Amino acid sequence: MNSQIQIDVVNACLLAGVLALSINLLLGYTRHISVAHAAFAGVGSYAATWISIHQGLPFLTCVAIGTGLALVSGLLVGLPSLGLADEFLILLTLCTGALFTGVVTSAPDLGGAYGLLGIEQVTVAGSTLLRPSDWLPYLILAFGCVLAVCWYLTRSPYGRRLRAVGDEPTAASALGMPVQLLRLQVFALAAGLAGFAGAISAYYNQVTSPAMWSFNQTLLIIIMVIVGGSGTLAGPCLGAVVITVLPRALQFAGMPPDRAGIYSQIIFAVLLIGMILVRPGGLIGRRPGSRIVSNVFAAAGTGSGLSRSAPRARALEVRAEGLTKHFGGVAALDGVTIVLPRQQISALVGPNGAGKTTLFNALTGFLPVEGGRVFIGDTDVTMKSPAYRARLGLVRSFQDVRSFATMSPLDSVTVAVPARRGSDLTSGLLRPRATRRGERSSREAARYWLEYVGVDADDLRPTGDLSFAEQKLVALARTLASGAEVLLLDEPLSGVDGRWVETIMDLLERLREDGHTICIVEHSLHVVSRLATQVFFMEAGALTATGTVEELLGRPEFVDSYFGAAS
Ligand SMILES: Nc1ncnc2c1ncn2[C@@H]1O[C@H](COP(=O)(O)OP(=O)(O)OP(=O)(O)O)[C@@H](O)[C@H]1O
Repeated sequence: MNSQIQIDVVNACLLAGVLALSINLLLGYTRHISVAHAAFAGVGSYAATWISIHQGLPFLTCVAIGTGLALVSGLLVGLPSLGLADEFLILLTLCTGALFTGVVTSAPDLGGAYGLLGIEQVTVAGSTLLRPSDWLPYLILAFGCVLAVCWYLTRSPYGRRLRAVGDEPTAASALGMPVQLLRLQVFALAAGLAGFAGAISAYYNQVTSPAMWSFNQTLLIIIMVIVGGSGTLAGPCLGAVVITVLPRALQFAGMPPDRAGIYSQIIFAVLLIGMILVRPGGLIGRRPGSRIVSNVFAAAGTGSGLSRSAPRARALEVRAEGLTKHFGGVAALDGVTIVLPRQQISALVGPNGAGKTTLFNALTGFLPVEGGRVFIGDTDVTMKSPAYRARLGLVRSFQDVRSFATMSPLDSVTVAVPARRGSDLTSGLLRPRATRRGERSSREAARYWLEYVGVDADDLRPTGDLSFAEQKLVALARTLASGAEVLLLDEPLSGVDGRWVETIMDLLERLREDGHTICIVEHSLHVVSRLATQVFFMEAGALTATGTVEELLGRPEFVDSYFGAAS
């Protein structure tokens, strides 16, 4: 076989690798999907080609403009997609891809279905890049640059936040992370990197056409990531090689190109279904029980967290006035007014459907209310997001724990430490020393809180592999690491096996002694009477009684009505 043909295959793998790495930022990290990825590459490709032909600008300028336009397109599509459910995001990006194909096929200036030819040849140091072997070092360089960007993004404190958003967006938001902003940044960045690959590909192939950037191409890029293993760097690269080489290998084996194309499609489909069923993590994906490598800035951040002194929480007041919320005809909150007793443990109890979780959701901003106001200290936060309220010190936990399942306990807690230098998109690159310092103190804080709750900070298993009780403790540690002063804990003991119950109750008492304000939703009379100094009874969306445990336990009708069998 001609060596130029072999090198051409290598070059195609490198370009496909860039596309796979870029969409992997979405699929593997923030875990949202775009089926317009090839269209973003097409924007870069068409833009670079058109500018080169009509303006005669040099190669690097055209590539930069193509990349920039793809990035802006990503922003434009990403903005309206914020907060959309996955199925609508798929529909939106599907329409974006169809729109792109429609526009480039119908615009007379863009060459119709045949595409655009005539882009200038690239000349480097006086010699023109004509053969695949001429291109090889530059494509390796381009691939290396994108790999370095993705490596930095995914191994930095910023990348850890992306992983948290991908694992559990609601929990990330409850801890104060700007989930939608992070998603938008990554969506635009992935589109920009795709545009970069598209622009270079136009120069390399000397053509760009609608077929090169169709929905089928997006599907192939997604298959590369799923087959190789999303959420890793090696996985998408391996997937790119497999998917690029296979159809060419069939041709080299003597199969006519049209039949090789059809057989490849069948093989890809079988491969995709097989991987999803048998090895959903991909060829190089994380296996259950595997240990996690921490991020690149973490080396300087080891050591005991216990060198810190126990932080004393402020006596932050949280109060709500006249909260109302209806679901259809059901009044889930019916004019609830409540002041959480400061630096005490209070309990919210009541029968199923009384409105306890709804009240937690309303206080923390996960549910917009129809009436009433919520205050943290003197600040009216009624219209503020959960992340904003978390940054003021009000954080909730969830009944179903919502772990950052793919991250180690230490990373799960470190990511919750309020943003320090290096946790935004660029500062890890521009200010690596400050990032390392920020990382060191974040990790010390995380170690402190893990030791506080009694979880081994050096356990490198993914949090999702820990026992349920340990996951609850890690969730508590991350809540504390976020700087929470007021903790709303939704059934902190539910699902926890007996031997952990006392441990968690001791821990909650210790937190109260350290000045935290805690409100728990709890069904167990034993737990409430041991922990709570004040009990709020809820029924049908209203607070019907408030008092100390002793006062209310002295009234048998409450014991019967609210604790019933649970007691
Ligand atoms: N998203 C929703 N859509 C429709 N109805 C809802 C929704 N969330 C809560 N409700 C209804 O609002 C009422 C209060 O529910 P909520 O979950 O707050 O009660 P709860 O006291 O926390 O119950 P439990 O102890 O079972 O968790 C119930 O009637 C419930 O069915």
